[in-house]
Amino acid sequence: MDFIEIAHLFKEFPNGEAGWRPVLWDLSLSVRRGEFAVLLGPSGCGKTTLLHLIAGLDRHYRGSLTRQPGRIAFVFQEPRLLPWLTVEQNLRLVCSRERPASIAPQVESWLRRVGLERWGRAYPHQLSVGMQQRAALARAFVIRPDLLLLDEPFSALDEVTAEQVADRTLQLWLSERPTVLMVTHRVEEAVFFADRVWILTPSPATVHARIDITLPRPRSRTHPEYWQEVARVRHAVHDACTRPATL
Ligand SMILES: Nc1ncnc2c1ncn2[C@@H]1O[C@H](COP(=O)(O)OP(=O)(O)OP(=O)(O)O)[C@@H](O)[C@H]1O
Repeated sequence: MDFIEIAHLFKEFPNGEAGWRPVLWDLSLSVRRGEFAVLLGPSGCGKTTLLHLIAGLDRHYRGSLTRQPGRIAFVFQEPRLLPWLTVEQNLRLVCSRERPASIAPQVESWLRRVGLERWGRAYPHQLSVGMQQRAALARAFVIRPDLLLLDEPFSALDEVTAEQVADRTLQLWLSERPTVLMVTHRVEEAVFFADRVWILTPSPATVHARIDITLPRPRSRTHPEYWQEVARVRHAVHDACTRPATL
């Protein structure tokens, strides 16, 4: 059985006098344990909504959605650190299930792994956004998640910083191997990370295509084969966006 299995999922939001607004429409996909899966779709198509359903933050849907039990961590577009706590305290806060004696070394180790070992006592506002996002990654990994949900985690960063944080994220994933489902609308990012890319249509979203990426990792962003894959995925995205509407 796959880690996440979704079949014929429908999600609608109330839409005032117009009744209901469909956001996800007959959507089916699966994510295997330990894989890095990417959801790629245009802005507003329903990607975040789908992550919320998978995380159990919203239980109003029709269809079938099953997920293996385990710890879930979420990284959002913005770091969302608690501003009144230090970086270290932000990490400690999510470690409530750990044995007290192991929390300090774990927090220290994860801050080191994201290159923030000297910033544990700083407050979020004293860090750049890129550093804050690395702290958010450490906060996600410190609980040893079985499932990591990433919602456009690099999109608030400039291009160079985004690539640096992406490289760091890849290293952490390769060493820990949680199942990952990442949302993005950047094709290059999808090809850099994914074992499998699920391409969604514009709203209401359904799966347009599934593309397996088999390039070895780490993937060089300057390699011709990388750009061939980018072109292949981009072509499918273009197809998804120009096909007749689902409804
Ligand atoms: N709680 C809600 N109530 C009503 N409508 C909602 C709610 N949450 C999301 N929507 C609508 O559902 C649609 C999909 O939103 P969602 O945030 O899932 O898209 P997205 O693909 O993640 O977008 P983006 O890439 O811009 O972040 C949008 O039109 C949004 O306005």
